[in-house]
Amino acid sequence: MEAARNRNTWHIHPDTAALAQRLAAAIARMAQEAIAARGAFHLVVAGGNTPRAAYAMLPQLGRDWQCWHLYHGDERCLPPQDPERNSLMLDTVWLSQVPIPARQIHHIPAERGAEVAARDYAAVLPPHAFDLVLLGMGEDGHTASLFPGHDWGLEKSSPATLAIHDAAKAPPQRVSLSGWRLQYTREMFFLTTGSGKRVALAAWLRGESIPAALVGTAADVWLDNAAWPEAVPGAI
Ligand SMILES: O=C1O[C@H](COP(=O)(O)O)[C@@H](O)[C@H](O)[C@H]1O
Repeated sequence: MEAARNRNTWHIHPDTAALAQRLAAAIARMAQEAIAARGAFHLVVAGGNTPRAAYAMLPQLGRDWQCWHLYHGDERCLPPQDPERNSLMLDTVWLSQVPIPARQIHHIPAERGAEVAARDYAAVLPPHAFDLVLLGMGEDGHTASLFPGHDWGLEKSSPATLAIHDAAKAPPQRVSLSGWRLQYTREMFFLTTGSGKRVALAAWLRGESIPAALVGTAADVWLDNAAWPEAVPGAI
C-alpha cells in the first residue's frame, strides 16, 4: 500500500503492546503540557477494544488528575452496566483507579435513548477546542459512531452531537460527536490495530471517502504491523 498524499502522520508499531505503551506515554505527556499551559486537559476518549491496553497503563503514568476532563467520542444505547458500554470499559480499566473529579467525567447518558442522550450530552461539551481526541476505526471505516452511508456532521452548521438510529454495528442506537466537533481539537490520534482493519486502512490510504479518513484529515494515525504489514515501523 502507498500512503495517499494527505496531512496524516502514520506511526507504525511492531505490535499492539509497543503501540499501547507509546500511546499511554504520549497521552500522559500531552496532559502535562496542557495542564502546564492552560491548567486543564480536555480529552475525548475512543471506545471499542483497541485503546483498552493503553488506558490500563494510564493510572501509573498520569498525574494531576484533578485537572483532567474526560468526554466520549461515542456511546452505545445500552444500560450502564452492559459489557458493551464504552463507559464501563473506561471505568473498569482506568477511571476507577484515579481521582478525576466525578463532575469532570462526562459519560454519555445513552441509557436515556439516542435523542435525549445526544441533547443532554451536547449541554456538557466545552465551548472551546478539546486538547486531544482519540478515535478508533471499525472494519467498515466507521469512527466514533459515524458509519458509512450516514450524515457525519462535518459541516459547522451540524449539531455537535448526533443521535444514531441504524448503526451498521450493534447496537443500532448510539450517540456520537459529529465530525466537525471531533475535529475541533488541538490534536487527534487514530488507533488502528489488527488484520481486521487492513481493508479499511487500505481505503484510507487510497484516498477513499470513508468516515475515518474524512474526520481524520490531519490526524496522527497509530498503527500496528498487523493492520499495515508492508510498512516499516517508525513514523511516515
Ligand atoms: O463501535 C465502535 O467501534 C470503534 C472501533 O472499535 P474497535 O473495537 O475496533 O477498536 C470504536 O472506536 C467506537 O468507539 C466504538 O463505539
